Amino acid sequence: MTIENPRVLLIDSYDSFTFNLASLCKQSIPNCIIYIIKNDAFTIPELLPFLSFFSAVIVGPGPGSPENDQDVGLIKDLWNLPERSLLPIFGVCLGLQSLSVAYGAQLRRLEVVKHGQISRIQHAEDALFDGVGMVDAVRYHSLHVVPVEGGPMEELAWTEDENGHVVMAVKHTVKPFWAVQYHPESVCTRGGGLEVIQNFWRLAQDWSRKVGRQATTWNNAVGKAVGDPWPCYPFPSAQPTPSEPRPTVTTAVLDLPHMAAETVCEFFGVLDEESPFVCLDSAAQPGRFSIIGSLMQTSLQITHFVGDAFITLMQGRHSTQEKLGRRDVWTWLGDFMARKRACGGHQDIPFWGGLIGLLSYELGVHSLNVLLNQDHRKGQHPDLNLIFVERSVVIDSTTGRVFVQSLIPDDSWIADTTCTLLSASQTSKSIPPSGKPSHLNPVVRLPDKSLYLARIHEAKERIFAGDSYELCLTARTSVSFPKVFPIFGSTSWRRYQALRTKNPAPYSAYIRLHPTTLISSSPERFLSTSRPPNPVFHLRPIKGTVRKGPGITRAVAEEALVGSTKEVAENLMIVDLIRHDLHAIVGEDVQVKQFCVVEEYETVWQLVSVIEGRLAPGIYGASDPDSQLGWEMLKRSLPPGSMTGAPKKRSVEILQTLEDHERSIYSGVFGYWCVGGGSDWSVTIRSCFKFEDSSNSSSDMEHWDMGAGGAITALSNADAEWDEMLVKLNSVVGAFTSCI
Ligand SMILES: C=C(O[C@@H]1C=C(C(=O)O)C=C[C@H]1O)C(=O)O
Ligand SMILES: NC(=O)CC[C@H](N)C(=O)O
Repeated sequence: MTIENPRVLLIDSYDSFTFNLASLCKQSIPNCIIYIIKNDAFTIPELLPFLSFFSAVIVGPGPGSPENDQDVGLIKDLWNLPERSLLPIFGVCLGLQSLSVAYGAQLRRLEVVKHGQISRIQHAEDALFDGVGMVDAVRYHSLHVVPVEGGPMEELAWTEDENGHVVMAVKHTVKPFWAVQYHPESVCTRGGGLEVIQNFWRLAQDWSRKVGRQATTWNNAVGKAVGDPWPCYPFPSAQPTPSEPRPTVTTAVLDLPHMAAETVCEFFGVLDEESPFVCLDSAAQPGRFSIIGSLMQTSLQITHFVGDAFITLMQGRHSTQEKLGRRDVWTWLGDFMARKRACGGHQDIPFWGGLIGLLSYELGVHSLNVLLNQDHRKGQHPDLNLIFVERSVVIDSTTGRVFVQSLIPDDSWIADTTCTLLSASQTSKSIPPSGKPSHLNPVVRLPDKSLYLARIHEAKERIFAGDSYELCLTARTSVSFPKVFPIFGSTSWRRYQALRTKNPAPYSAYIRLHPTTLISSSPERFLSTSRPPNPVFHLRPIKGTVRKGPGITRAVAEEALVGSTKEVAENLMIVDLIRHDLHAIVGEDVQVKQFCVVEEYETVWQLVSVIEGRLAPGIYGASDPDSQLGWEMLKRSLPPGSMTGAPKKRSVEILQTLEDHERSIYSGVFGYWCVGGGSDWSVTIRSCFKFEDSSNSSSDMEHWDMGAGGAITALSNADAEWDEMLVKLNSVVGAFTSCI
């Protein structure tokens, strides 16, 4: 008889750290194979025939209430399985609440809600906590249960806090059901994670042995119904690796320590407002490389609107549409970049040529399968706007080297550009004059303060009800100026220079891709992927902001950020969310490289964490997933967790009801996808954008939009959140006018 690997069915109540739990199970249950289903994918009668194939079920956490059928789906019926279908079940948070309520417990709201906070847990040394000493566990809950006395649920662990006595673990005294209220899979849980799942597995095996239960031999029909095991990724149209040799990148390397990105931009025609232009500008640490495209009439611009069944391709004035057919836009992009793969670029730089541009927040919302709020949706401007860059200059601010490179064979442009840059560096070493804040009396339209405060209260109410742990609430501001004559040159470029001077940032950018112009001073990297083979996925979420000012030294900022339960909780929740996004694709190897470190920026101190994921070798079999997988990673992790809150899907749905505008470019991402296979995307914050369309071209005023906001948690103070929003806004608006 062959012994099969244990199969565990994990029930996902919509993206509440589910993949973190999957990873913890994988570490705790030797050789297990994990299948994940949504809680509404089946009804219990539909699921029953499949349960015998599994050794155990894990019921994950989730937003909402165990008393709301839509929140728990099939979970509520798991606790009354017919005797012949009974199997060991372990519940987490919503799972514990659902189990307890099924056996008569009262469900109550916590007086003091706990999200992303650590509590000391006491336990009764039951077998579930065998060998477990002290437990410091992360909690994510607004609700809690009070089991009925003398009922079948036995309390195994608890905590004492401002709420009094709160149940933290239970077991059914007869059936093989165990559950914890805290989150064993959180990165900051100590003591009650791995060990408790290991104990559950031991108890589950003991119970199965005792009752003579053995999982039925696997059968492919079950696999068809429940899907592939985690981690899985379909390659809908993975292209075979091209048989012809890949084109080679040609590069000239110059030693020009004083060459400024702005100088190169001006050589490449940034002042011609009519032409497209892209510059990803590392204007401050930890940014290192600045990437400037030298675009041509024939450069291919790719645009797409959410919901459209086609992609638009433009070369100069010539435009065509290509149907997506059965592909989605991400697969289309993956196929496109697979055809463009090149080799031989300089190994010291991350970009050799490729796509540069921006992706809207709504593109990410659509990828989450959340319906866009049609009342706000204008949909007039592309949600995806990228240009294929064949000629570029990369400046390495650390070594002072400048790389002039082209994807076009025998391109004389390299020699010409090298000469131009060399002579420019000899004649003038100075940076072109920076733009100054406008004296044209801009009109600034701030969000309505009382409405914003009311929205914060609504957000908190949703949090208290258990629907979200954290909501990144934002609002839109607009700035308008009288239009100036072209004689003053490109106004948007001068505005960018003013912003760069006022708020130099690691992920600054000037991107002009008709009809959108983005000027950015973003401090936040979203997702970078190193060049294959063995790509490393790297994310740097920011949560926690303190305004810089007299007396606000690093020590003061650290006290206000690292020393604050509220700020660390905000950051931790996003770290756990991003771990979940990464685990979804890469499988187990996700590490928090930096947790809650204070970093200094021009106008603010920020609390920053760093998370990295690596693909296990051969995880996706023999296919060459490089280009497809990178886009899939982007698709599955947008919108950036730091701009949504957690759990992501429910939080995005709530935010759609709390915000008055589509976010558009704000809260999306901008960056590049290199022909060498690497990519780097930043979060579009501390940025503003304008659209060159009928509304902007027909009036005498030039309009810029920008967004700003912050994480709302149960601990938020509405006035302080309003001030924090203004601090972020000022880092941008202050470049145009005196501060608001
Ligand atoms: C929402 C913004 O920033 C986000 C929210 C932050 C916070 O709540 O501290 C910090 C960085 C960003 O992830 C913004 O800049 O508009
Ligand atoms: N993390 C969870 O599963 C939360 C459960 C429930 N929504 C609560 O807030 O209490």
